[in-house]
Formats: sequence, C-alpha cells, structure tokens
Amino acid sequence: MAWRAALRSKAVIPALLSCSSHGRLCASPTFITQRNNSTSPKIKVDYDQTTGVAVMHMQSPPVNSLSLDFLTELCISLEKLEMDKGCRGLIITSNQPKVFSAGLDILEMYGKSPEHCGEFWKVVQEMWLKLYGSNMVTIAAINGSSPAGGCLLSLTCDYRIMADNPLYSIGLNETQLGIVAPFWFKETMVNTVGHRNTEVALQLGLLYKPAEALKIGLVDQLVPEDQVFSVATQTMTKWLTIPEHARQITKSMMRNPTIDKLRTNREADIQNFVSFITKESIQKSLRMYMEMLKQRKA
Ligand SMILES: CCCCCCCCCCC/C=C/C(=O)SCCNC(=O)CCNC(=O)[C@H](O)C(C)(C)COP(=O)(O)OP(=O)(O)OC[C@H]1O[C@@H](n2cnc3c(N)ncnc32)[C@H](O)[C@@H]1OP(=O)(O)O
Repeated sequence: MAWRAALRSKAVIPALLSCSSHGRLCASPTFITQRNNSTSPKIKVDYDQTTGVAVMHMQSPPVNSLSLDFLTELCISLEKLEMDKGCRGLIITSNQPKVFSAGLDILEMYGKSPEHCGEFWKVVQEMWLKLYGSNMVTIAAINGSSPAGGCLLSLTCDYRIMADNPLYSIGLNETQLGIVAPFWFKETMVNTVGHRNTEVALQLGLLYKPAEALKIGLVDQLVPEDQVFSVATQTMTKWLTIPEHARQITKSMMRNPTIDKLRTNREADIQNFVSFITKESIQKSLRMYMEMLKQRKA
C-alpha cells in the first residue's frame, strides 16, 4: 500500500545506512517460518463520534506480534485519531484469543540486515512516543497474555484493566530472551511500579500472573474475562469527566521528562539497538528462544 511504503521510507535513517560498523548482515534463519505478509488490516478501529471514544482492536494472528507493518498501521491510526479533536479517548484491546500482544515480532530482529533493524526500531520508538505522549485518555483492556513489548504497549496507557485469568501473564521479560529492555522501556516501568519493583522485574525478566501484577501496580484492576471491555468503557466515561486541559497538562508533566530523553536521543538509541541486536551472540539467543517457543508447543 502506498501509505505504508511512504511511512516506511520516512522511517529509514540515512545515518544508519552509511554506518560501516553496521555493514554486516545477520545470519539467515534456516528453521524459522517467515509468515506471509498479509494485506488485511492488522488493526481495526471503531470510532464512536457521539462519545468521542475510539476502540483499537489488534487483530494480527496468531499473537498480535508487533511487526514493522503492524506498528506502521498502529502509528497511522494513532496519528489520525490524535488529529481528530473530537476523539478524546482510546481503548486498546485484542481480537486474538488468549493473547493481548506477544510483544515485538522477533522475526523482525532475527536474521535481518542492520538497515531493517534500524527501520524497525524507529517505528517501535514512534509507537511509544505517540502513545505515551497522547493527549487522549488511553486505556488498555488486557484480555490475554502481554509479555515484553506487549507489556510496554499497555504501560504507555493511562490505565490498565486485565482479565483475571491465571493462565495469562504480563511483564518485561526481555532478559529471558538474552536481550535488554532499553532505558525508555525501563523508565516507563519505573514510572508505573517504582524503582525497586522494576529492578527485580527487569533483572529476572519476570512475567507476572494477573494477581501479582495487580499487587505491584503493573495493572490497575482485574475483572472477569468477559467484563474487560465493559469495565474499560465505564472507566473511560469516568476519566472523560475530568476537565480535559487540566488532565492533559498533568499527564505531560508526569511523562515529558522520559519522553524528552528519548526524543533527544533517538538516533543514538537506534544505533545502540542495531549494534546490540545484530551481535552474533544476541542473534544466537533469539534463535534459541524461538526454538524454545516451538518446542514448548510440540
Ligand atoms: C546496552 C543496552 C542496549 C539495549 C538495546 C536494545 C536491546 C533490544 C531490546 C528489544 C526489546 C524486545 C522486546 C520484545 O517484545 S521481544 C518479544 C518478547 N516476546 C515474548 O517473549 C513472547 C513469546 N511468546 C509467547 O510467550 C507465547 O507465544 C504467547 C504467551 C504470547 C502465546 O502463547 P500461545 O501458546 O498462544 O502461542 P504460541 O507460543 O504457540 O505462538 C504462536 C506462534 O507465534 C509465534 N510467536 C510467539 N511470540 C512471537 C513473537 N514475539 N514474535 C514472533 N513470533 C512469535 C510462535 O513462535 C508460534 O509460531 P509458529 O506457529 O510458527 O510455531
């Protein structure tokens, strides 16, 4: 699609393309199935103009992994909603059974060129900047597991409601993959659950069951699975009664220090990511993790 190509071409970082230390290609994956790039929308947005509330349904089978295409679509939808002054609230939820989002699509980081990795990371940053800094009230209706980037996605929202199902888990489990949550993932978590909880969670790559997640404040409310969406809608109604301007300024005051840190360091952050993720040892860790996922299934 033309808009997708346009957004992608904007996302390419010229500095990265010419960086000789990134000039190597990662090893080609031999065993991992590359999924077909489906052209069907990965996100469905329902916008009710009478309430001013939009609902974003993530619908990218099997597990709503955050691929380049997915994130590009997400950013475009967000941009459109943000520009519509009538849209005051956004609920993010999943149409996939049992999974909110499996986090960043590992296939975008495995066996890919440095240029591709840089392009991918730029859109990950873009998604975070847009959501964490959104003027809208944002609520995550977490109706399934939400590891790593999926957890980050929900942490960017103003309020998290999770299905009370012990089969589900949520957390920043990056270290379990042999990778490191970057500073802005870490700070988003610190801003939500505090320094000590974050330190333990990140070092150990903890995935929390809903009850534990509630205890440390990683989610704000647990509800029966079939009520996640209705409670999110009721909560939105309450949040929207607060005078808009005052709430927005308060949100900016709380979040801008972290947002500004990434905004002013985007290039360096991309370069860090690319040189880290393309290391042979890191590629090996990602491969082993993907193998583990497949074995678990078998
Ligand atoms: C010095 C400091 C510098 C720092 C620089 C930065 C460093 C890098 C930072 C990178 C940050 C990364 C963030 C991430 O989000 S990484 C992704 C982490 N995600 C996970 O660990 C989740 C893995 N998935 C699961 O646990 C389960 O799939 C899940 C619980 C979500 C669902 O379970 P279920 O049983 O329903 O489904 P399956 O496991 O059978 O999965 C179905 C198929 O989907 C594939 N899959 C799953 N997750 C992913 C994924 N994240 N990316 C790509 N593909 C994924 C899985 O392999 C199955 O595939 P097949 O059907 O082909 O077998």
